[in-house]
Amino acid sequence: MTENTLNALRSDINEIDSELLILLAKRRRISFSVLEYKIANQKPVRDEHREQILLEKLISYGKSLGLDAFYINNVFQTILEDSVLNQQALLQKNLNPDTVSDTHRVAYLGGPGSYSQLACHKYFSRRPGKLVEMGCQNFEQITEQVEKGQADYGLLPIENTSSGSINEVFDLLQHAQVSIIGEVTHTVEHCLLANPDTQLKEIQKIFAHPQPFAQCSKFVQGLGDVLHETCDSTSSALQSALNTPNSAAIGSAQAGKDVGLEVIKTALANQTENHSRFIVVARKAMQVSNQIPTKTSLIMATKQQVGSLADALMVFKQHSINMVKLESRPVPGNPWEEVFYVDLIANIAMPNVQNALEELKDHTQYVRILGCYQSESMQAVDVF
Ligand SMILES: O=C(O)C(=O)C[C@]1(C(=O)O)C=C[C@@H](O)C=C1
Repeated sequence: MTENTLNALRSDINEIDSELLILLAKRRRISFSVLEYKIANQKPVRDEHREQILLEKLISYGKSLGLDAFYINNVFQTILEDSVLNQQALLQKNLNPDTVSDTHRVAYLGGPGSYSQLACHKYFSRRPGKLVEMGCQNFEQITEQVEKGQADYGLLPIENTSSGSINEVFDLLQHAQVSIIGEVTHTVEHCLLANPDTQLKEIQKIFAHPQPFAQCSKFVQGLGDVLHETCDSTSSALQSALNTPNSAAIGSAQAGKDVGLEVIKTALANQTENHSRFIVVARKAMQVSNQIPTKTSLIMATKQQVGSLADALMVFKQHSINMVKLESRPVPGNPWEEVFYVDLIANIAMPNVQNALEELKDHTQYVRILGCYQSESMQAVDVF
């Protein structure tokens, strides 16, 4: 085959890909129109039955075209997730016209190339508007910017599938005058990044934020006596690696490329599935539609009595509320006292949730609602 033929084939592929994009954009516009029907008829945004039928039909048609079922399923699950999350975000925007403006000033940890920036871009890609990014040096600065009204939103990492909960953020939420209004999950792919032409065996020092160090601990320990230096954020780790000979940083491949570092090793995390969940905070709470999956997060201090935690948790069960997270944290200045962070699949506007919260007062010293927000974790329908 000649190079001319190759170029002709590639140009055919380019054309097909552009047509696919035009069709995807058209599909999304139609999906927004379907939302209008759902708003008018008070129907849940997600219709899993419809998704099931759609996927089964597509898999069967795809087979007749020689395309395998897993491939079709993967492609269309991504399309459906995009459709559902975009409809939900638009519904939320319509419901909160005074809170959601067309400019989003967002405070997050680090700067260009940080995982927080990637999560921020993902969250706001479904919320059109002008994005004003405000890189911060620590988590306190993020909540402060929001409290003072200098930022509309703050983005805070709250947990990671490899390294667990981020205690610093839980502790900050005990006192910060902010409300959780959203969440976003980002897949983290840690790579070792170094100046061009650096070999792994030449690395004498690694720069990273404490979280990536924790998530890649097995890889880092395996390097023997290489020095480790913790940094305030992944962006500052990248800058340090850039300016230090025979060093490397842990970060995403894209972040490395943006600053001129090369990937010298991929897949560093202890677990192959490495996802981080971020919360989005704002000064004012948001109203959440009862047509979308919703989480409510709260802090509670139980009474210092036998069984009071068990009694408190029973309240959720009795009101058919699913609890998806429970974390305990010490109270600063009060040794051996604990507060509990709870995530519920619940909308605070629902009467059963209101009743449960009222009843919870009998078993607790105090309860504080941290926020009620759209849940973005979407379980794919199972077609196999
Ligand atoms: O058919 C609908 O009800 C839609 O909202 C469209 C759509 C889709 O994108 O195909 C999106 C969400 C639903 O869960 C099912 C299907």
